[in-house]
Amino acid sequence: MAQYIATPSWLGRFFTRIKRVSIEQSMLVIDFRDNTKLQFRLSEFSNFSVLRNRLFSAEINLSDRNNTCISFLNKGQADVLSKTLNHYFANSLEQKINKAKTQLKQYALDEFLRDSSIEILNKTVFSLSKNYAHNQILWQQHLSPVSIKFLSILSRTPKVTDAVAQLRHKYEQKQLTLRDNFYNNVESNPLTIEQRLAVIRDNDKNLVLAAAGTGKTSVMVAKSLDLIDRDIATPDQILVLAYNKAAAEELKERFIKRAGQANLSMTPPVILTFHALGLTLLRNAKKSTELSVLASDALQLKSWFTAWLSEQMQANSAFLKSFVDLLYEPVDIFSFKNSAEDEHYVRINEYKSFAGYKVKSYQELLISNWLHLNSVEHEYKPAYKIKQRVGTGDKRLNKQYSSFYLPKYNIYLDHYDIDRQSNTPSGINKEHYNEHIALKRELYKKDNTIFLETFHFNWLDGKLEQRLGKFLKQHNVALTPLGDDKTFALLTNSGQLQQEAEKYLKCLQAIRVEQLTNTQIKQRIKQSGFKNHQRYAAMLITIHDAYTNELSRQNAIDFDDMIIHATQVVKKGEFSVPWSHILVDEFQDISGARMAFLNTLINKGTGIRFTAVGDDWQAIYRFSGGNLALTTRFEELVGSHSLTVLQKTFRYNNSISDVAGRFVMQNPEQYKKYITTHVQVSTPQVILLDDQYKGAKSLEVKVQQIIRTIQKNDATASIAVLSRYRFMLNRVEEHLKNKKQTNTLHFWTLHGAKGLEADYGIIIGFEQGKLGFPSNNQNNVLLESLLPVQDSFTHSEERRLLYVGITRAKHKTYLIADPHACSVFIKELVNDDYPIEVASTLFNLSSG
Ligand SMILES: Nc1ncnc2c1ncn2[C@@H]1O[C@H](COP(=O)(O)OP(=O)(O)OP(=O)(O)O)[C@@H](O)[C@H]1O
Repeated sequence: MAQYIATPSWLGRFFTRIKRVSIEQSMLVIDFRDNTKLQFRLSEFSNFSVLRNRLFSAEINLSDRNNTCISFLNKGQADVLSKTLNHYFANSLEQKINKAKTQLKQYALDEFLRDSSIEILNKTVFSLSKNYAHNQILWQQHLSPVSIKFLSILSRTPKVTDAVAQLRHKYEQKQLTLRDNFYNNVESNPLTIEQRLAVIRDNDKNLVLAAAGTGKTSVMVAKSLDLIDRDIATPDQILVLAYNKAAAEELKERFIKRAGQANLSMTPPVILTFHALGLTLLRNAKKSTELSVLASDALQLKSWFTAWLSEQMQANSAFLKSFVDLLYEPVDIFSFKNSAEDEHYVRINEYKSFAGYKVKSYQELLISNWLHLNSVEHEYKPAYKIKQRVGTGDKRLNKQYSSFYLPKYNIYLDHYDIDRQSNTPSGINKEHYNEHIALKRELYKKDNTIFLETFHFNWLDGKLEQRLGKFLKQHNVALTPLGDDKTFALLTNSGQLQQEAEKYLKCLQAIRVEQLTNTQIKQRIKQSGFKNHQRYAAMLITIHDAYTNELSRQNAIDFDDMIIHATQVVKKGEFSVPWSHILVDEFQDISGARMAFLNTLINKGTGIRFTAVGDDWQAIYRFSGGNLALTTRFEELVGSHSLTVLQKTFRYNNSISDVAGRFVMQNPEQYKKYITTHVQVSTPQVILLDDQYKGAKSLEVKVQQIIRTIQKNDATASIAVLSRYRFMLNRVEEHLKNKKQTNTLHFWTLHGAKGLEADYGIIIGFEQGKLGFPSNNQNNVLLESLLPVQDSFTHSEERRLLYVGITRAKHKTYLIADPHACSVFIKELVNDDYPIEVASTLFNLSSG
């Protein structure tokens, strides 16, 4: 039934088609004289209507989308109609404001405002305040003072991002006050403000970025206890993921202890490693959880793989050929940008050919091996036996070496690093090199010596071996292929089979841990720029298939499967995710597969809040899939989040912090952090010593001396000896075996020291070279292409490793290095005036 009818004024009869305007139920209806009508739902109005009185009539301006204006209405009727409309609108607005208040309380005052709630508040709260800001006077006329107060407070912060920040800040301040007592007592020491904020912030995604010793573990424990104590989550709704078993145990122990001390009787949350979580899910879904011996025993894996390789090589000629062809990664010396790269290449590559020669380049290796595989006896770099030298007096001719010499045939082979235009790579002087070529040619010709020249571009064209074959056949050199059996025996006896097996196993591990598909394997290897990348990819795919077939045959899984299969279980909905909160420790070392697992859990769960705790300065596990980019590019790769940085460290003093922090921040890719320390000292506590004793190198004695010095001042202090490689620690440990000791001694590799601490640290092993620190034992390009992408800063991961090492000690860190051959890290510390104590004049002498 129509109510509140307004009709046109007498004037309106001439100027409007409207017959009448009325409110019917929750609609405003305009009837026209031609029997058509317009209808508006009252709830659609976003503002009050405005009545305007004209001379003989009135008009009502509506706030629909088109700002419809109804003119020429009877004044009295229009007044009643407009008031009624506004009464309706005021009522609905008051309802909306009440809903906004409830939602604001629910999503921003009673809990930390989450990114996913902003969308909800945008519709109900922030849009209202925006609307109010545009129509303040009108709204103030019609709405209750309480609502107006609410809206005016809201509208003071017009930008949503500012409003969100303010609401979050308000919530944090409130909790800091309310929970002060709890935060004072939940850990053995009161939590710092940063730690409290890391506990309070409960966004959908949270990143807690810390430095060593800033209390990451304290935060994980306190956060879980806080959630439980505030009834935000029950213990079984909180999942805490630790990096390894030991860390999970430590977390559990700390949780129980802390809960006890804070007088909270509660069971711990679910604290697991990623693998244990995977296993739990697989068991739950009744999937196979039998762990293969290939996963639990590295020796078994190696022996299975070597046996498989041997079988393939013996049964399949093509496979054997491929294996041989791929023994060494192709290197194009023309791709080096400078002579340093060239020198580096020469230094790190030791090419030993089948014939037992240590050859200088990859292409020489190819030639020597080809000769050997064709049973051609050859010498490497023989001095050229010059027939006509006597009497020439030309001294330049004294030192001529050829690449190879075939004694049986008196033939010389020379391989030259030049392109078609006689250009040389960046490390070789073009003029000298070409002069040298010309000279040799002249000499050979004078002597009527048979010689063959091969060039870099022959290799580039894939015609090196063809050229050799053609020439040698022309000169009746017998080419007798060695045969598969002998080739296989050669590989086995030379140890190359074992060596390659290790290389391929590392690649297999990289493929498994990153869950690479065949296409990804091909793509990644292609990016390595290898000439024969397809063949490497094919080899690795064959190996990967063989490995997974073997696991299936055993009806067993490996550690990577625990993650991969569990991800599938969650994806398929075979597990219903019970957690409201997931906390992950050591996030800087998380792999792509683990992140995919987490994302699946988050997506399949309801409203899960995820907290990652990590330190980008301590990312040291790239070789087992650790993908630091997930931390440094968290926003882009993981999602929008709340960031809390823990910058106060409790373990060590400002001296250790200054040295370690400056050292790690040399890499511009690392986050900048401004670390403060609980303990302040005024003298350097990082001390550099040489490894000399009575004029000779004697590392073990030096360590012993330091231990004795520490012991004199602090007889019960714990001391950690740290090294890049275990074998050096073993030597020191052996040396100290029967010496009297009051201190607790630890022997940790730098990788193994993650998360550990001691009163004093002694770092050894700052050598140069393959087993040095930084290690020059770089991954081969093949493995490198399969591992997660890393930043381009030189030695970036090794640099972080030293950061981890220096920050293990509470009081002092000693660095022992060979002053005559010290590593670039020590040179940097000395030459760049780091605030360390250089307790040996030998470094000052040799540092230049
Ligand atoms: N608020 C605090 N006040 C005093 N001591 C604290 C505080 N928070 C943590 N600690 C102490 O600092 C030390 C380091 O804490 P924790 O082991 O949690 O650090 P971490 O960040 O995990 O270190 P790392 O990264 O080196 O493994 C511990 O002995 C811990 O008890």
